Amino acid sequence: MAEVLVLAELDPAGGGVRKTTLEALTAARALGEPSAVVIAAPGTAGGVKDALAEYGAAKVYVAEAPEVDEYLVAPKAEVLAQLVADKSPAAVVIPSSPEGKEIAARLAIKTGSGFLTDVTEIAADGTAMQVAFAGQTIVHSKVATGTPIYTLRGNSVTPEPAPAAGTEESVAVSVSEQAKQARVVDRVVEQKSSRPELTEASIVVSGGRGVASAENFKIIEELADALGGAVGASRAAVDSGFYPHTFQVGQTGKTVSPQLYVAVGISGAIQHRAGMQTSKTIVAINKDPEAPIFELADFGVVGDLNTIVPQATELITARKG
Ligand SMILES: Cc1cc2nc3c(=O)[nH]c(=O)nc-3n(C[C@H](O)[C@H](O)[C@H](O)COP(=O)(O)OP(=O)(O)OC[C@H]3O[C@@H](n4cnc5c(N)ncnc54)[C@H](O)[C@@H]3O)c2cc1C
Repeated sequence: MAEVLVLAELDPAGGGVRKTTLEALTAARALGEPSAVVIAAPGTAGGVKDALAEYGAAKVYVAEAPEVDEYLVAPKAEVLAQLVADKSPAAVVIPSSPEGKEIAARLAIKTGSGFLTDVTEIAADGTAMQVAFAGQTIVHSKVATGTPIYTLRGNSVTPEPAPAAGTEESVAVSVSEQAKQARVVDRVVEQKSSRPELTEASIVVSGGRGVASAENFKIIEELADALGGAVGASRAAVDSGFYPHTFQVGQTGKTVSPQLYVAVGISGAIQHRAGMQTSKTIVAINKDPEAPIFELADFGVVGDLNTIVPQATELITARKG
């Protein structure tokens, strides 16, 4: 069976393999037999190998060296390019994070290959699906040159276990001086709330301008906590100072695709839809029955969010109890 390389994305805070990697391993199985690639500081692979094998990695290539951790992405792209040259895989699948996309772009140049970013589906014949123009257009494309390289958008594939051997193979790392031009001088781990990461959460509750104030965003947080979800915000809410920009969902914010998206006091502008319309189930709470978000919603509640949201939180909490 054709070998497909999957670059493992690891939690920088030491939390192991990110869910995006498990999604990439699952998607890669459509193309052939996945081999995970761990490019990290010495001593990293031991802690993540089992999770990679559980999600289908027949092999785990381990490229551990201080240089790949001490510099920005260039050394990782070099190591991956060496591996592509050695193994001639059928394809390379990389999670679509900012780092993943930069590695993919560098890899495409080094290997003279075509690459497709932010794909949401990969078919067995290599055709990939992308969502373009704020969700108005679905594009199907196929790489025609070199080794197809894909970056997979988070949450577009449900990770499914498929236990495989996970046979470890060491890769000799040699990094050129040219790749060592941007050194990492410090790493600060972001303070995390107990809520799941927005782009990985299976439930997201987002508030818009209708929430009316930063203080009132606590009702959005309480509903998210009752559901075990993450909090998001529209750009109008962010621009009004109700919630930090890192939580903005939409064209100029984050793209989410959870199982459940609850839009509270959000009108449903096209730029907001661009970041959430692939959510599996969409619930909208809005006092305006004509709000465009209702065109997209699977379930809608027309009314004042200040009444509905606390009631929903109370009922959900009571049912859980
Ligand atoms: C280039 C560009 C990029 C953009 N990128 C983004 C982006 O990434 N993300 C994004 O979200 N937007 C983005 N926008 C902005 C976008 O066009 C909208 O302006 C924005 O999404 C509106 O946010 P909103 O729905 O919260 O506010 P509004 O459009 O003002 O809607 C507020 C809604 O709340 C409802 N409401 C008010 N009070 C209550 C109440 N008490 N109870 C229930 N409902 C109530 C109203 O009926 C209304 O529907 C972008 C715009 C541009 C031009």
